[in-house]
Amino acid sequence: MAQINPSILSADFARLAEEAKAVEGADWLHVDVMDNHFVPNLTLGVPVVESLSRATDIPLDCHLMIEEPDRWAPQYVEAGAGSVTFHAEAAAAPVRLAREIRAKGARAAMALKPATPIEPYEDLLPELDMLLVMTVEPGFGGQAFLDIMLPKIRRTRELIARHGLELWLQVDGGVSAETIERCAEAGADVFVAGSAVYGTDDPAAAVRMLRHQADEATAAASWACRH
Ligand SMILES: O=C(CO)[C@H](O)[C@H](O)COP(=O)(O)O
Ligand SMILES: [Co+2]
Repeated sequence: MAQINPSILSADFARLAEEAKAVEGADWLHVDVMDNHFVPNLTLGVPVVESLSRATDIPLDCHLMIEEPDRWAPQYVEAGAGSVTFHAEAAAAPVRLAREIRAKGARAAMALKPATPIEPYEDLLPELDMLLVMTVEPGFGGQAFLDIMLPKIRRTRELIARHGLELWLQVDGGVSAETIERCAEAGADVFVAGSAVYGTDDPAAAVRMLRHQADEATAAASWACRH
């Protein structure tokens, strides 16, 4: 079944515990950590993740858009994150970092900005639990989905299948009722949605609707039949 991870970037930061409750039934809560260096925006850090992990039963999927993830990512695991994603463009030693995240008890994931190809990282895939293909330029919520990323999603799914891996393939940025089916058909199975969930009157219903759409599209997709 498709996993839907609402992004709290589009939530009210003064009411994060309530905003987490508003998406009960979501698979993970996506937490965008930005440092105003790797991306031109600033959000939250370790103490907020620590408090949020105590305030909700939904596991936290921390997307680190920061420099020096080798230094910071382990602290997010200690703060209670169930999954920690570092960017390929920022990590100094991605294999060592992925192993450290896993050794500390979280799922290890790596993200690719739109201009970063997947091919140079093929050998790294067995070290990861999830690969994130960004479908907008990281930094801000509410941007338009980049259709041009669909071939990269397809190629990544092919590589995962070729290596016989159980790796999850996440998409993040502009995922909505209009775009989620295209992502699922291309091979994504974990979907981050910020504005398409928190920008509605009923965020929990939006999660259910997006999951239904993704499941239908996956069932019709050739990559899932071969899986
Ligand atoms: O990582 C991100 C931005 O860098 C966010 O997770 C993403 O943009 C979610 O917001 P939306 O669904 O509104 O695009
Ligand atoms: Co994100």
